Amino acid sequence: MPAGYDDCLTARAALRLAANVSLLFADRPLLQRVAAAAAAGFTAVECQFPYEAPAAAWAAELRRHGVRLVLHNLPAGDWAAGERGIACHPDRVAEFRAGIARALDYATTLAVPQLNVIAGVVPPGVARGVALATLVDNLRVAAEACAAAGIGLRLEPINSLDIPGFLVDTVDVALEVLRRVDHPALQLQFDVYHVARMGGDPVALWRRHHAVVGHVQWADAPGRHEPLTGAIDFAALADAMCETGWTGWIGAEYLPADAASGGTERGLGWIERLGLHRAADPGRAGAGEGCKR
Ligand SMILES: O=C(O)C(=O)[C@@H](O)CO
Ligand SMILES: [Mg+2]
Repeated sequence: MPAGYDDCLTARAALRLAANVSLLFADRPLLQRVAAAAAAGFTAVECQFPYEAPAAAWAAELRRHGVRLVLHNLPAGDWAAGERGIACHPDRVAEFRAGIARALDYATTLAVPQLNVIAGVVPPGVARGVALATLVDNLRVAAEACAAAGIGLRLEPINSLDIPGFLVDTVDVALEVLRRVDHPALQLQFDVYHVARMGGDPVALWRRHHAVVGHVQWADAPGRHEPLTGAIDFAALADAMCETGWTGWIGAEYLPADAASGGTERGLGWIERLGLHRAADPGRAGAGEGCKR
């Protein structure tokens, strides 16, 4: 007998969510967002850049609230000044490589299982091929250092509508880089929002490439708000993830539609509407079960 709607919900319940505390709960200082995520029911968080607080302060806060930090980025240049990654910048190689050590210091202290690299915008006057070669060399070094620490490395395509000139703006470009680096520690960060903004079909691309995905993030498109506020079919995507046996993390990385105080909490209803859970509990039944609608 084919599985029905209830079976889909059972399978989806095994998907593991992490709250991205760079975008969620953003009406309070960064470290206090761990408590806010825990109060909202999350047991895992991710953070774009944890570096404004010492790793020891993060460790204390995570321990206090029983929360895991499951991903953060390598340093990516001067974000506040508008930089969006330096990994493809030929004149910033020393800075990128110093950032590997800094990120690994946080990740090892905080038992973070994976780090993400922001490739960057092709700098003016630099040929695209040179930027790509720089990125590949930097990723080889980063992947080797991460592997030695037992940590995974991720490369995230980011749409070039929001960040014009971003080098790795599609899954295809990211896959080309992965092939050239050819290191088992390096996998794709599949951010559903960026995929959709570049015109990709998230469900089709997931089915084609899930085997090389190490981390998922999502927001709806085009507004980058909560799932179920835009055009992406999150139910179909969640079911595709279940069918393909996805057991990794899904970072809820979106701009709450109601950004005013309490906006994050008020907007979390999509989790239950999709049959997901805020607390990550790998013991829940259903992981990897087939689900045909
Ligand atoms: O923008 C995203 O998407 C991210 O995941 C960030 O970490 C980088 O901007
Ligand atoms: Mg992302």
